[in-house]
This record gives sequence, structure tokens and C-alpha cells, in this order.
Amino acid sequence: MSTAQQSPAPASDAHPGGDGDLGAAISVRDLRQSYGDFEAVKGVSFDVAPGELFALLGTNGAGKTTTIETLEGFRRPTSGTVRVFGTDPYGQPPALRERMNAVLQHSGLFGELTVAETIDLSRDLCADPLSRDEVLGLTGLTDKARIAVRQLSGGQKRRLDLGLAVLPQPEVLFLDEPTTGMDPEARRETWTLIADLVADGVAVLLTTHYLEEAERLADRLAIMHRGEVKVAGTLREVVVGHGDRIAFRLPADVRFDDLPQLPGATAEVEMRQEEAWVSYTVRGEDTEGRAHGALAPLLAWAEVHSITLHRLELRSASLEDVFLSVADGASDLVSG
Ligand SMILES: Nc1ncnc2c1ncn2[C@@H]1O[C@H](COP(=O)(O)OP(=O)(O)OP(=O)(O)O)[C@@H](O)[C@H]1O
Repeated sequence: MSTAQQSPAPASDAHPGGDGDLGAAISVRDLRQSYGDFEAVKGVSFDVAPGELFALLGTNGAGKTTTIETLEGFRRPTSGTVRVFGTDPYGQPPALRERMNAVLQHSGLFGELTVAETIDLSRDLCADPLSRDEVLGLTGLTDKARIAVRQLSGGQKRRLDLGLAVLPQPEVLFLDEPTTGMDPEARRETWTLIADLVADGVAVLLTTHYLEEAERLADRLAIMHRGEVKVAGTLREVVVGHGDRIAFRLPADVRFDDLPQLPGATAEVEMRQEEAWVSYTVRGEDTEGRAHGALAPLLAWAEVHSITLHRLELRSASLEDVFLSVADGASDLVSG
């Protein structure tokens, strides 16, 4: 890895057990990682292919950074295996240094150097770096080239971090909350940059607390909670697995017990801005037709009782719905 944290490392070896995807850029199998008696990661497995972005989402303290740091070669697994292009990344072996890079949660920029000097310093460490102008252009920092890094805003420093990570033209990129502190416009520009890298064949492992970031960028994603992957798959697989939602404001003279049972659906009442709302979650094998199948008897019930369903809405589950149910401990493994 061509960051400042380089160190000697073991040679490449095969993936024990042979159960990883041999075409994968990143492979994680039954990873467990402990800090003393505390097990922070409890048997996590996933692969990331070249040209794929995999988003690792999760609650605070779920084990995302621990997982990513293990893949970056900073930690040896307590058990299980991690591989980057089939090589153990522990200690960042020479075979991987030019092929993988990272934007870490805490950047290690030198405040006294100018932006241009910072880029030049990183270029000196690489075999085939992007030009200084290319890095300035893709980070949107061309007009900041001559100012000291300490004078950059938090979001600008984050963009410089990303520029330095991209500069050696890595094939694998670890992005640990890369857009934290960026304004919405800078975040969108960064998403475009990341999407372009993935389109060029870079394998990206992203952690983020911005669910929209994962929705926009991820080919596949996993949601971790307390050291375990609770939900995994494509965005569609993950949200479809959590059902469709039918909701309306609870009519004034209707009690919860009066509401009809709908096929494949469970009902609950939730408060929205001090109004009681009925929310049905509709699950079922027929993912295309299940909402229609539940809505028809609901409308028939309303017709018979001369009830108007105010503010009636029908939508798919969102990634936020799935995330919140994982955080509540309500989710079983959905694997794609
Ligand atoms: N060096 C350490 N020593 C002891 N415990 C640690 C250490 N680093 C992390 N932990 C603990 O391991 C757990 C996982 O931490 P980790 O930073 O991997 O989570 P995370 O998913 O990245 O969280 P966040 O979203 O809050 O950044 C947490 O409970 C954390 O307190």
C-alpha cells in the first residue's frame, strides 16, 4: 500500500481451504478479531470482485473499521482468513503495496506542507502515479495548490485524502467513511469519482454512515451489528427481503383492533408528527405482486365501512428501514 504506513510483510500464499472466490480482489472468510477478551468481529465473510463496490454498513462499533484495517494489513486476524488478490495483506507485503490503497478514517496529512508539495511527496513514492494536475483536478483543489494543508477545510482535506489514495492508480481501494465532512456538492463529485474508478475496474470496499452513499454506489452491501453481518446482498435483494409498506393515517373512529388482516402483512401503529399512522409491512414470495394482493382487500374493507384512507401511501422498504430493523436486532440474515 503506498501510504506512509508501509512495513515488510510475509510472501503471498494460497487461500487455505480453497473456499474463497479465486477471481476476487478481496476475500474475507470467517474473520474473527478480538481486542483482549472482547470479540469485535465474529465470523464475517464476503468477497469483492474487480470493478465492484461493496459497502460495509453498520451501527457504531459494529466492527467495520476493524474489518477494513485487517484487510489493509494493520491487524492479523484472530481467526479466519483475509486475502487481497490471493495474498495475505498482513504487514502490507511488497506484492500488494502498489496494488491497494486506502482512505483511512483519520488522515495523516502534514499541515505545514502545501497541497502541491503533499501530492509531489506521494508521487515520489509511487512507480506510476497520476500527475499532480490530474490529482488536483479530480479532487477539485486546483486553486488550493499553493496553500498549506492546515488551511484547508475539513471537507477539502478529505478530498485530498482521496486524491492521494487514488494517485498510485491502485486496483483495490479501501474507503473508510471517505465523504465525512464534505458538503453535499463535494460529496456528489466524490461519488462520481468513486463510480468512475469502479467502472475502470477498481475493487472498492466502502464503509459509510450515509445510506444514500451506499444506495448510489454499492453493487452489493452488508449491514453489520455487534460484530456480525446481519443482512447482505444487492440493494434490491436487501430491501425486497424487508417487504413493502402500506401506510395511512389512522381514521378518527377506527381502533387498531378494527383494522383488517391483510394477506402476508403485519400491522403496527406509529406516531408521525403527533399523528397516529397505520403501517402494514407486506412480505411474501411474490415480490412483484404482494403489495397489490394486500392493497385490494384493504380498499374493499374501506369501501364497505365508508372509510377514506387519508394520505394513503405504498412503497418498497428503504435501506434505512432495513438498517433500523438491524439496529433493533429484528433482522434475520438475508443473503444474496
Ligand atoms: N484498539 C481497540 N482496543 C479495544 N477495543 C477496540 C479497539 N478498536 C476498536 N475496538 C472496539 O471494537 C468494536 C468495533 O470497533 P470498530 O471501530 O471496528 O467499529 P465500527 O463499526 O467501525 O464503528 P463506527 O461506525 O463507530 O466507526 C467497538 O466496540 C470498539 O470499541
